[in-house]
Amino acid sequence: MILFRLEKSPVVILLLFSLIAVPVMPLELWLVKSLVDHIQLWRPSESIVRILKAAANLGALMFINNIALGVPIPMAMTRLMEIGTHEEQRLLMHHNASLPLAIIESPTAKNQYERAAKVSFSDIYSTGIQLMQTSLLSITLIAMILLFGQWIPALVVVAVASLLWHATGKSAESIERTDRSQTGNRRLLRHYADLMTKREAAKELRLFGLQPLLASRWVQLHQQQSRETLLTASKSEVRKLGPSLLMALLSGLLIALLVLIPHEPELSAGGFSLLFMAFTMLQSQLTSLISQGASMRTMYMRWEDYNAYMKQVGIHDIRVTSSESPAQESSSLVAASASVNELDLRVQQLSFAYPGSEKLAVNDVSFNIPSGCRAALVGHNGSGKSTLVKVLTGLYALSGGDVVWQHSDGNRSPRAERDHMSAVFQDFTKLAITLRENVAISELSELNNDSKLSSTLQAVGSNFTDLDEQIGAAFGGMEPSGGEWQRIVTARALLRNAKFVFFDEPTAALDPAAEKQAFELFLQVTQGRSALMVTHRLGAARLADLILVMKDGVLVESGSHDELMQLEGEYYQMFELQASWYR
Ligand SMILES: Nc1ncnc2c1ncn2[C@@H]1O[C@H](COP(=O)(O)OP(=O)(O)OP(=O)(O)O)[C@@H](O)[C@H]1O
Repeated sequence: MILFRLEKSPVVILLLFSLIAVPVMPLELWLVKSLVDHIQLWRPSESIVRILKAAANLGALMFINNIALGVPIPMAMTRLMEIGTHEEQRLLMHHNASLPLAIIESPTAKNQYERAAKVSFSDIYSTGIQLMQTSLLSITLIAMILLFGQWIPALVVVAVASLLWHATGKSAESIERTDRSQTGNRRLLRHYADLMTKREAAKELRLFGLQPLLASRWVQLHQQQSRETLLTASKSEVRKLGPSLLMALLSGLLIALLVLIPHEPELSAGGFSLLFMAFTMLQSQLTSLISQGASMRTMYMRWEDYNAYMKQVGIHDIRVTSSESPAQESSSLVAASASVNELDLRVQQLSFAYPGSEKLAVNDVSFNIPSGCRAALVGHNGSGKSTLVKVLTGLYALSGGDVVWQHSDGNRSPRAERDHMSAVFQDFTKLAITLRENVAISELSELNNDSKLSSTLQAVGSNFTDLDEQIGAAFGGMEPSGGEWQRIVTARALLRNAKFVFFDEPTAALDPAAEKQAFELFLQVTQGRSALMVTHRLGAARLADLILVMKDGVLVESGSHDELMQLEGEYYQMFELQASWYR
């Protein structure tokens, strides 16, 4: 029990006070009966003390019900809602962080996340408690009614309530099924709304006058959703109509039934009041029971979706395929003259396909990057370069083959430990925090090491000096340009003293002079480390020790610039094409 594990008292208080509240209502009925009987039998010559006593008892019970029980229950529910919401979000975020990137990116997982986020632990618990309380109360009321021999009306009420329970439950399920089927479109609606309201899309939206088009799509989709919801809701209401009408009719009929059915012995006025109130309360309790049951069915469907999402295999549970275990390692793989800090990357027949796609984005790729080698990864758009980097950094689980990180001490692992690598991604994260934090997030132990932070920023050519400057115009800070951002994130990657550095097109937003400088810097700052740099600028790639050429997910060529030029293959053609721009 998740909530109980988090905080016991509100869970116990809600259960305890809800149970205590069960006998209060029947007791109240009994006291009303006794009060009415006393009033009926009272003669002006008698003292009214007995009537006053009965009234006082009733008043005391009402006080207990409203104050003593009325306060702790809502307080406990409020607390449960707070801790429940916090825990739901924490668990979802934690699980999301452990999922392979390829799963998070898939639309199915996005829909599942959306559904999972609808679950409410506190609602499930409090509705369960209410359901239990209402059931117990209804049973007690039925028992009281049976005590007066009124089994026929009791049977009628229960039978009609069962019909309504069934119809309402089915309606709740079909409404929730519609909601579930609309999840993807709801995300799309939000996407349209984001495009129309967020800064990122504002430039093109205004320039190309896209607002009316998006607005009309949003309206159409919204209307379609509303129509579907309305249709399901009306079908549900029609389904409930018969039992609901019967239930409503019963209210009137009950009085007639109570009067008409012969009573043995004769009913007192108090007895009649008790029976009448018991029936009215039973009806209202059964109505609550029905709606609580329907809510419970809705919650159960959300709970199923939540579990389906949480059961997805996290990245730490994925077995990375490995053709050889460390024990079987061939001694030839151990670098003979490797120093303790060295780390070789060996990629063997690596394949990767995005979930739901038959096509391999990376297809049977093999290469080695020995320790200290700075390699460039080149190829046309969509050839699989970024995907390969994401697989090598462990963000995507590979579909086939092997990635082996070979340490100089002979240890091999199918995944480099986080500390061993660093990366600058194409779509790096711009954080609205201080410059200092933006750089130091890769190595938090250096957060207050001003000289190291400043020298790293300087090393990548950044002109920013105020480490405590807030970044991000949206929060009142300064807004670095594209190239300035790239320097910040390059500094971020280099601050970590990693043995292997990945650069996925980090110079794309730099001007030509800055790009040359950045690449020279890249070679300089990665000295003694291994690196893989994705680039479209072949003038930069030629400076690398090794060039890997990708085409349609396949590694088609590899070697030094001179070797590849001599081959006169893919690289040669790309290089000649780029060189012709400058001739
Ligand atoms: N999240 C994704 N889901 C499905 N397919 C994807 C995804 N990301 C990329 N792809 C596909 O995988 C293939 C390789 O894409 P990738 O981004 O790795 O190419 P790239 O060589 O880095 O391209 P570019 O030079 O344009 O950055 C492309 O066909 C692309 O459409």
